[in-house]
Formats: sequence, structure tokens, C-alpha cells
Amino acid sequence: MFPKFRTLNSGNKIPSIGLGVYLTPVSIAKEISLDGLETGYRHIDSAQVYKNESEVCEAIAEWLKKDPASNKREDIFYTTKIFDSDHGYELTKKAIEVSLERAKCIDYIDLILMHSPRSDYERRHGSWLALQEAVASGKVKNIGVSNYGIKHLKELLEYPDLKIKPAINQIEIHPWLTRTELAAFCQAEEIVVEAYSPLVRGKKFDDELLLSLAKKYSKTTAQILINWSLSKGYVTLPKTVTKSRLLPNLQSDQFKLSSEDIKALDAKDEYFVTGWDPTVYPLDNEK
Ligand SMILES: NC(=O)C1=CN([C@@H]2O[C@H](COP(=O)(O)OP(=O)(O)OC[C@H]3O[C@@H](n4cnc5c(N)ncnc54)[C@H](OP(=O)(O)O)[C@@H]3O)[C@@H](O)[C@H]2O)C=CC1
Ligand SMILES: O=C1Nc2ccccc2C1=O
Repeated sequence: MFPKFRTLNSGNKIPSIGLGVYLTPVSIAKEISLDGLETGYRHIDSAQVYKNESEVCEAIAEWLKKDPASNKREDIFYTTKIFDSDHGYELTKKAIEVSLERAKCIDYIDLILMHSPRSDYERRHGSWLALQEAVASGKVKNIGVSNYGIKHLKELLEYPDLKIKPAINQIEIHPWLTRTELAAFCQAEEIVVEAYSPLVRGKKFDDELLLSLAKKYSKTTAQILINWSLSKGYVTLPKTVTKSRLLPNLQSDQFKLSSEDIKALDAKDEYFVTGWDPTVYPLDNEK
């Protein structure tokens, strides 16, 4: 019902639903990633700060080896993120090397994001230059940002030595945080929006409207929320460590919410899963 892929401004395709692995314990990260791949996920979203990059990559490598005739590296989309403490040209260069070492068994990384804008102009700029160089090396296919507000994106788009625009802005976005202005800015700049915490981390499953829509469409509340993301044109990253939830979450693209029901969901109050809004992090001239 929804496109299985979105096309990035680099020309590469990204699967519309990815498996999030934040808070997925290292001890089970390989197993749940492999289960995800067996279930049909072709996109996994990790980060240096999640401490499970190696396990996710090992799962992908094992899946590739299982059936080399059908399981192809080019069908997989693996994302990681550089944390704020590694901002700046030199630190980001080193951090990219660390992630590449962990991803050696899968040869390259499909996407590296700046995890957030939390540093200053000089360091963000240096990081972006390091990321651009990583793309030139061929070992990183796409680069993007996360938790960037409009002002951070504008700053980046105005770098004098900008060679590569961000392919992605990964942000918290769901019916309780619709961020219409930021999403419209990204879409106008051909930056694909990735929805993190698309299930509101499970905190709104008892909402009356959500429960009534689940009943109306004979879907789970999780499926309604994932479908909402897809209906907005976002790539979406539901996380689960529960094997039985993998397939239903992935199958959330098999129906369409009506425009009235989407509008009703859009009208929810503001609620931040993260507790605060990283997209408002001040620029140097605002501190
Ligand atoms: N860039 C950034 O700063 C951030 C990025 N992210 C990315 O987005 C991903 C998803 O966001 P996240 O914050 O993890 O939260 P989600 O909104 O994806 O919610 C995850 C929670 O929902 C539960 N859940 C999953 N599926 C179902 C289901 N079908 N029925 C009932 N409960 C369900 C999970 O439980 P269980 O696992 O026990 O099944 C877990 O408790 C992250 O894993 C990460 O990859 C997230 C936050 C910040
Ligand atoms: O998913 C995430 N949750 C976080 C909490 C603190 C810093 C980064 C993150 C994530 O990426």
C-alpha cells in the first residue's frame, strides 16, 4: 500500500521501515537483528552511543552468508550515528573509522548521521567536512543529520564548502509531535524525514482515539502509529526486542488510514518522548 522505499537526494534508495535498536541490549542485539532480517527488515538504525553497532553488523554479515544467492548486501541499509562528543573534524574522522571497523564484515556503511547539533558552529562544520570525505572514500554511501532544527539545517546548507546536502534528518515525530514546519522545510530541501520514536515509546497505547482506530481498522495501536508515519511520507524506525512484534510492525504498510483519521491523530497535544527538544539547541549567536 505504501512504497517500500524512499529515494534519497543522493539517488540511493532507503527502505521505508527500519528496525530501531536504541536500548536493545548488546546481549540480544545480534539475535534480534538477525530475526529482523529473517522477518523481512532490510534497514537497521544503530548509533555509536547504542553500543550495539558490532552486533548489528555481525547479524547482517551472518544473514548475507546464509544464502549468498538471494541475500545481497545492496539490499541492506545500515545506519549509524556519530555522537556529540565526537564533533569536530579530527574527532569525527576517528569516530567514522571506529564505526567502519565495526562494519568491516559488511564492507560499507549506508548512512552516517550526526546524532544531534549539540556543539558549536566550528565543530559541526568540521564534522560535516569529515563526513563528506568519508563519502568520497566510498566506504560511507550517504550522510545526514539527526535532531536538527531548521536553524541548524540552514547553517549547514550555507557552509561555503558544502559538497553534499544531508540525505536525512532523523527526528522525533509522531501524532503527539507533528513538527509540520520542520518536516515541510526538510521536504522542500529534499531531505528525507526519518521518524524516531514512532511508537511514542509505547507511552500512548492507551489513548482513546488510538484504541478506537485500532478497532476500526482491525490493526494494533503500533500499526496505526507506524502507518501514520508512512502516510506522511517519512521513513520510520519502530524498535522492538520482541520477536512476535517484528512482523506485525513491518506489515504496518498494508492499509491506509483515511485523511480524516490522519487529521484526528494530527490534533494530539505536544509530548516529547525524549523529555526535551534537541532541535532547539542554541546556535553560537543565541547562547
Ligand atoms: N536520533 C535519535 O536521537 C533517536 C533515534 N531513535 C531511533 O528510533 C528508534 C525507535 O525509537 P524508540 O525511542 O526506540 O521507541 P519506539 O517509539 O520505537 O518504541 C519502542 C517501544 O515500543 C515497544 N513496542 C514495539 N512494538 C510494539 C508493539 N507492536 N506492541 C507494543 N509495544 C511495542 C517496544 O517494546 P519491546 O522492545 O519490549 O518490544 C519499546 O518499548 C530507536 O530504536 C532508534 O533507532 C530513537 C530516539 C532518539
Ligand atoms: O534513541 C536515542 N535515545 C537517546 C538518548 C540520548 C542520546 C541519544 C539517544 C538516541 O539516539
